[in-house]
Order: sequence, then structure tokens, then C-alpha cells
Amino acid sequence: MAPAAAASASASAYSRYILLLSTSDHQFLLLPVLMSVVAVLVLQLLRRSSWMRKKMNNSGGGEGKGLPPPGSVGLPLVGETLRLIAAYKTEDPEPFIDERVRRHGRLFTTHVFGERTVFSADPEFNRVVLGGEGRSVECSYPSSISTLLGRHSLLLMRGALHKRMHSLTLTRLASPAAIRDSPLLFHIDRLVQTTLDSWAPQSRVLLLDQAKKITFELTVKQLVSYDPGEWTEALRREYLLLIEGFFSIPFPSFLSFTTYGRAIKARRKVAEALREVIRKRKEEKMRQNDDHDDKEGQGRRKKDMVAELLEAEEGFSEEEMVDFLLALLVAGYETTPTIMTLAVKFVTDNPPALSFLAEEHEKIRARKKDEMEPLDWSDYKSMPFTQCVINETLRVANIVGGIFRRAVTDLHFKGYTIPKGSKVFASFRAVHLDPEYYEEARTFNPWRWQTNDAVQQASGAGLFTPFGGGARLCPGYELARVVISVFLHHLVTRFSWEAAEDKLVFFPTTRTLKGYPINVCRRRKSLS
Ligand code: HEM
Repeated sequence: MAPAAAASASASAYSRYILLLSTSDHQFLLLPVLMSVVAVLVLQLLRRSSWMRKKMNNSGGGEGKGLPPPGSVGLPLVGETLRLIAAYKTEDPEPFIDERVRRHGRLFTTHVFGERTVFSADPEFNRVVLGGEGRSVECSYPSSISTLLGRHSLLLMRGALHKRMHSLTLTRLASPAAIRDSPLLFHIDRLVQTTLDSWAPQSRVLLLDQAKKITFELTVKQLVSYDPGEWTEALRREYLLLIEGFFSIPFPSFLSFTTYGRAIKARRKVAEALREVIRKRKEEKMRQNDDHDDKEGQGRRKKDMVAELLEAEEGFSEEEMVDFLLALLVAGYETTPTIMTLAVKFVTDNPPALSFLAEEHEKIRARKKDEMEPLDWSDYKSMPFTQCVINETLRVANIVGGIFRRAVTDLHFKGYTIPKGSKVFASFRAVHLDPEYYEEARTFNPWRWQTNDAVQQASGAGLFTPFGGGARLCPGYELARVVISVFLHHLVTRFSWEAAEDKLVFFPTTRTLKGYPINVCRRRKSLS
């Protein structure tokens, strides 16, 4: 989630503030609100005149200089935020973008979440934005979000350190080679099976909760090598409070009774727990270093993220390590489980896709010696239709709908000039659901990914970017696929289910309203 949650969370915090202002029992706020409206109007007039000056200067300028993209900035203060929220709270938010693309083209100006924003539904422009990280654009988060993430988190790092830590995360934690050559796939398989075995033979489960539990336990294992147990559960309880903070109004943190205040307190506790682990591991490492002949001890050394950080030549401080680990814990939490859940929802709603999927996994199971045998890398590589289901879920659900960036130079594109300092939103969703690029774009059709190289071609053209791209390409992209695949494997080979009534919404994040309750019926059990 991190980026997704962080982006949509900052959006959400602002929108809640706006919604609060618009309720009638807050008349005592009327005067300050009126004064702010007047101030904002004056500011907008001033800004407009500075844009006009820029326009005039540009009109005589060289090639590539031009006006900012056309559009509408809506109401003072709120801009088009309320319209956007209203659209994204429904099952069909597309008209919000369709309407503006029809009126202004794929690059348009709007005003959302407190700021004039250039909105891109253009795959070419999105490629420019993704590729321009650190040169023409950079990501920026509000301070309330940065405080929760920690200033040394990967999401907030820049420059050479970001490059180094991004590559470390990718190669050590989540690259195909890291997964293939380590016991990670075994751990994933075991965690999924243990969770599924904990379901009563006939029961109702909230699929999203179960998926979140699996991904949290897996990430803890990868970061600090702890197996599920009391420590992990206690950490998860604090962590859930922390996550809520991303979606709350950032009241001053000393107001500890507010959601944001509680989140800050929970962050301190999570950080303290991680700091303690780091200290213990430092002591262990020192003991092992003192005893050069302790071959057994060296063999016991853990190969997790803490080990990587302790061995890094940069010599990270405890605070840096804590921030880095904590943000990784946040990163996969909303995204992977939501895609796990929605993949199940979409195939449940599409019986031919479900039976195709089940057939693929039954074939894999049939090759196994016994029910308990975990999946291996070659099994994972023989799930072509599962990958189609995952791609199509990513395309249709768009858990990370797009990315916010700030232009650090003037951007010139198709005759427009986007002035330095502008906020830009590269919408992946708009491209993924554009009928110009996808046949029957708004229909779930996993078979569209069956042709050779369909993913590579679409990604290369900027038409399929669920994991972003460029320097900030999601380092968890393969890990997420593996976890979702293993989960689908065990679910479809061991259970049948019926889904209860639920509804898909897209604000403040993409999710089903009730967490997708399903009534499951066990067909067989693997672990005893
Ligand atoms: C289906 C699951 C996932 C999706 C759709 C997803 C999507 C994304 C996207 C679009 C970005 C780019 C954000 C930007 O450019 O601002 C990103 C970044 C990131 N993702 Fe993921 N992600 C997923 C799972 C994971 C997992 C499992 C991890 C854990 C390792 C992870 C860790 C991160 C990190 C650390 C970043 C920040 C990278 C940076 O700023 O350098 N993600 N993710």
C-alpha cells in the first residue's frame, strides 16, 4: 500500500476535513470558513494572474512552450474534490474521468485535495512522469503522512541513497531470483496453508482480513525472521492503529484521543518493538564476530532485512533502520491482500474463469506426492491462467489508481507547458480502463492476457502500469504475484464457497465495503 495508501490517505484526510465542514452542525465554523473562502478567492485571482503572466511570456517563447492543459478548477477551496469523492464512492467512478477527457482531452487541469492538479489519462505522459523521477518530477507527501512513514522510509528517500536502498529491497526481498533461491516460497506456502487450515470446515470468513493476516505475517518473517505468535499479534494490533492514521484527519498529534493521535502513539510502539529487535541482533552479531571459530553460529545467522541493514556498508543508525523496516511493513499491507480478495471476487462473479483457474491448479496438485507438499518455483511458473487473472484484477481494480508527483522543472508535452511546482497526477486507472487501448475495457476478461507478450507489450507502451515504473517501480511486484498465486492455489483446490452480498468501492481505497465475506466449505485439508 504505502504509496497507494499514502497518496489516497492524504487525499482521504483532506476530503474528510471538507466533508466535516459541509455538515450543518458545524455552523460555528462558518466565519472562519467564509474568511478562508475569501482568502482562497484572492489567492486564486493572484495565482491566475501569475499564470496569465506566464502564458504571455510563453506565447512569445520557443518551441514546446505553451499553455497549461485546459480544464476546470471547480469551486473555491474544495475544487472538484467532492465530485471526485462522490464518483469514487460508487461502483462506477469512470464518468468523472470520461467526462473531463471528452471535454478537454487526456491531459486536463483540475483542482483536487487542496491543490490545482494536472490530471493525466495519457499513457505517453504517464511514461514521462514515471521516467522523470528525480529529474523533472519528484514525489511529495504531506507532512502528516511523512511523520507516520518516517523520514528514512524508502518512499521518502531521494537520490543515490534511494537508488541503493530500492535495489537492496528488490534484490534481497522480492526479486524473482530472491524468491526462487530462498526458502521464501516455502514460508508463503506454509503461512497460507496454516491460515486456511484454521477455518472451520463450514464457516463464514472475511476474506480481506484473512489475506491481510497472511501478508502481515509474511512481511514480519521477511524483515525480522519472527514466526506468527504473540509478538507478531501484538505488533499487528498496534500496526492496525497506525494504518488508520493514514486515513484520518491529521489533528495535532498531542491530541492522543483522535485517530491520528492514536496512530502516532502506535507508531512509537511499533518503532520501539523494531528497535528492540535491532538491538538484540546487533548484540548477537557482535558475539558471533568475536567468536570467529563459531562456524555453527555463523550458519545460524538470519538472512532477513535486519541482517542486510546491519551488514550494509553505510552503517545505518537505529532510527534509519526502524523507519526503513516500518515503511516496508506498511507497503504491502493494503495492496496485496486487496488484490488477493478481488481476484477471488472477480472469478466468483465469472464462473468460466473460476473453473479454468481451478482446473489449472488441480493439475498442479495432481503432480504432487501428497496433500501437504508445498508449491515450488516450477509450480509457480506453470500457472499461466492464474497470471492472467492477476493481471486482469490489477487492471480492473487498480488498487494504486495513479501517482502524485510535483514538477521540479517546467514540463513540455504535446504543446502544453506544465509550470514548475505544479502537482501532477498520472492516472493508471484512466489508461487501464480506456476503450481506446483495451477492447471492452470495463469488463473483467482474464483471457485478454493469454497472447504471448501481452503484458510486456502493454507495459512497454505505458498501457499497463499497476506497479508504477521508473526509479520507483514497486520492488514488491513479483512477491505480490507469488503470494496471490499461492493463495489462489490453496483456496481453489481445497474449498468451495459462496459469496455474500458486498459492494466494490474506490474511495478512500479500492476495496469491498464488507471485506468480502464468503461461506466456505472445505473439500480437503492439507496440514494436520
Ligand atoms: C498488488 C500489490 C502491489 C501493488 C499494486 C503495488 C503498487 C505499487 C506502485 C504503483 C508503486 C509506485 C508508487 C510511486 O511511484 O509513487 C509502489 C511502490 C512501492 N511498493 Fe508496491 N505494490 C504492491 C505490493 C507491494 C509489496 C508486497 C511490497 C513489499 C515489499 C511493496 C513495496 C513497495 C515499496 C517499498 C514502494 C516504494 C518504492 C520507492 O518509492 O522506491 N509493494 N507499489
